[in-house]
Amino acid sequence: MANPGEVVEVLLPVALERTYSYRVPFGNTLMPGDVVRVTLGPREVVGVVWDGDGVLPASSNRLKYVEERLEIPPLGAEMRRFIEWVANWTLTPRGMIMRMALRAPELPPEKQRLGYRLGKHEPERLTAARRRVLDHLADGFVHEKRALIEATGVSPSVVDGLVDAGAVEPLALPPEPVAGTPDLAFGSASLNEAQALAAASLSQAVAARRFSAMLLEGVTGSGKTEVYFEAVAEAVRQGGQALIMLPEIALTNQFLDRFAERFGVRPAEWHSGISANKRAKLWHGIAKGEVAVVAGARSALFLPFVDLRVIIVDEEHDGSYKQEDGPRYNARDMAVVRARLIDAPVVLASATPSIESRVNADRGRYAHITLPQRFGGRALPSITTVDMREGGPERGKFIAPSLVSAVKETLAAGEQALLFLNRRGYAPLTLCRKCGHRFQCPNCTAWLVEHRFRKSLVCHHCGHTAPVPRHCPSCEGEDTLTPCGPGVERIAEEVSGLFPEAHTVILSSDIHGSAERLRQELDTVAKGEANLVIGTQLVAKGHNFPFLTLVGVVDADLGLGTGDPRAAERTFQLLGQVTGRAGRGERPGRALLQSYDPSHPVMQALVSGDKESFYAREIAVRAKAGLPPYGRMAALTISDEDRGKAEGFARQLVKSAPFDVALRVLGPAEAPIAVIRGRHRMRLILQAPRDFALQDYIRAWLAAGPKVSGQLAVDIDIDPMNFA
Ligand SMILES: Nc1ncnc2c1ncn2[C@@H]1O[C@H](COP(=O)(O)OP(=O)(O)OP(=O)(O)O)[C@@H](O)[C@H]1O
Ligand SMILES: [Zn+2]
Repeated sequence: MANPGEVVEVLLPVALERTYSYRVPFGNTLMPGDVVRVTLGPREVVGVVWDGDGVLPASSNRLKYVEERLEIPPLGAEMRRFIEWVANWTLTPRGMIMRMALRAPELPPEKQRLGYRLGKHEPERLTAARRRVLDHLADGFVHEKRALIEATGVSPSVVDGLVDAGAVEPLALPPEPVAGTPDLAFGSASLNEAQALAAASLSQAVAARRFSAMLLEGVTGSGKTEVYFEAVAEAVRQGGQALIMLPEIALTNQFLDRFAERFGVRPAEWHSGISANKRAKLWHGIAKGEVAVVAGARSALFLPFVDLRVIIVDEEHDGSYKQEDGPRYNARDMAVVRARLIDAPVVLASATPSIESRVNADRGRYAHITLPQRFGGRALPSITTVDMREGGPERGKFIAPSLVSAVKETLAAGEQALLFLNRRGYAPLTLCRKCGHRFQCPNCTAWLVEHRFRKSLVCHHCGHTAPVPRHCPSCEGEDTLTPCGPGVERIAEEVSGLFPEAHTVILSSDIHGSAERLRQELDTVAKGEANLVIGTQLVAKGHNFPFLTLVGVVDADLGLGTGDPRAAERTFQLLGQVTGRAGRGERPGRALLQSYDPSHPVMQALVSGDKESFYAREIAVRAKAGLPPYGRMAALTISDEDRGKAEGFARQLVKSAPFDVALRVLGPAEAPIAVIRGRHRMRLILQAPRDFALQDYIRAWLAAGPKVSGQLAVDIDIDPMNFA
């Protein structure tokens, strides 16, 4: 504890490693973790008193005082250690990580809620409106003002008049709780034997109150959610908190409803779609231990839980857990770190785990809990390939005849079909038939994607938008522009010609405008109101569409051959997930994969259902090549508006790399997308053995390397997932 006049170290949300010294103001004491307002040069900033020895620096007589301590729950020691850990791992200045943990604005003033109940006096004058209010209050309960007015349809002045007459009594209500309290006995699930066993392991781990990591691997539709709900229940039973992380949480009404079926209330939600006010209230509620269960996106990992007893990472293999801008962290890996720091279990759930997690399970570092069967005796979908070299559609079409008949049969049987293509827009490339002109983004090395709904050409990297011209800008040809290749909008067009009677919906992140609209569309699919669904990867994730019996993958080869070391793994996961949407209800499901390479190991693994040999192969490839998790990787991207500067810096950097036999530096090479937003990008890839202290190496290297100046930037990505 630091007393008035003494010095504290304060970590500020700036991109510098150091802390700043301030004096404790009179009448105050400060502790590490306290949130304070200080001045930094001309600015006022909010920072956190950090752990430090508080030794007076030489220039201490000129130190400024802390302006004030904010009425915000302090960041606990565990949270501060977690921040240090993430900063250290991702090579990000600590203050920038701390900023993520303080993303709650100050608490808005609580609006006073007014309630009313029946008063002691009969009013002298009794109008119909007054009568309605009194009747409504006759139950003897307290009613909130807004609810009372809504239910009776009277104007507020009617109620005020009754108050003046003493017929209605006003009283102040306590503030509304920010999240409901889960009721553990509300809807306990009857688990099958495998589920019950798995749930018991998870609950025991929670009860043990020690760190452990568990891989919950269950086939699609096996009921992993029901199982991990029991771990959540155990945490809440003990009076603790639970965090459930989900990709695309903003889209999953269904998940929230299932939670409510089990626990009587929806969990608190944490993602970018939640209003600032609500977020502030939640942040405080979580810091005070009043919020028991949070379901959130990756940023929920930085919430100030005070008694977190379990972390669940659903769809743990999902690429969206990796944050690709700002601090590049993998929320799944950092969830394991946070669990270790707080000595609590973490559950990684997936039907198609990441190779990393599978290897950890094989090595015995993670417990491996499996659900080998679908719930309720349902079968996994039968999967076949459509060989596009022989059985493909006519030119300019994308759905093969055999898939067309399968859709026809499905619709005729009153069931639902899904056509999956992981590409937004109408066409990924537009060119001029006459002169060959291609539409490229002026800021990026990327083609412009045509979006017919929005009537524009869009760059998917920088957002640049241009109208679709009538004439070719190069040869002035009229009506010579041709779309090349399909996006979901083009598939929708083809489908409307083939199945004009079908009730079709397109599910793509750019079409519906808001997450709320998209949620509604997903609900219509779940209810079976739409019978033909065309969607990008956002339909693949975790949804339960009980009427869906056919999944057609328009381009199963799409993710392969990208040069990404995880291409096979990712394609297997994505296709495993999307085909796993079929046959989850009463009727059995099937899936057709359109491919130009049906003998590819990924297609073979999906068709045969032999997941184990796929993993064995993929793990062997990684081990042989020293790729993660058998080796470590980092990617450095050097970018500048001036290509020469970026390249020169990258070359100098490579020259200055301290020699180490264990480390390989590949590059510099131009990044696959050589220019983004007008910045030229050079890439270095570092490969090292598993036990190599990669971060320490990079830190020392960059500190001694060429000086970064001007608008040149060096972006560090530890464990890169995205090589574009
Ligand atoms: N014990 C149970 N009692 C009743 N219904 C269950 C039970 N377990 C699972 N279900 C139902 O089975 C379906 C599939 O469950 P769930 O969505 O949890 O599967 P999953 O393993 O998460 O699948 P995926 O990996 O495909 O998302 C859901 O409709 C769920 O309500
Ligand atoms: Zn662009």
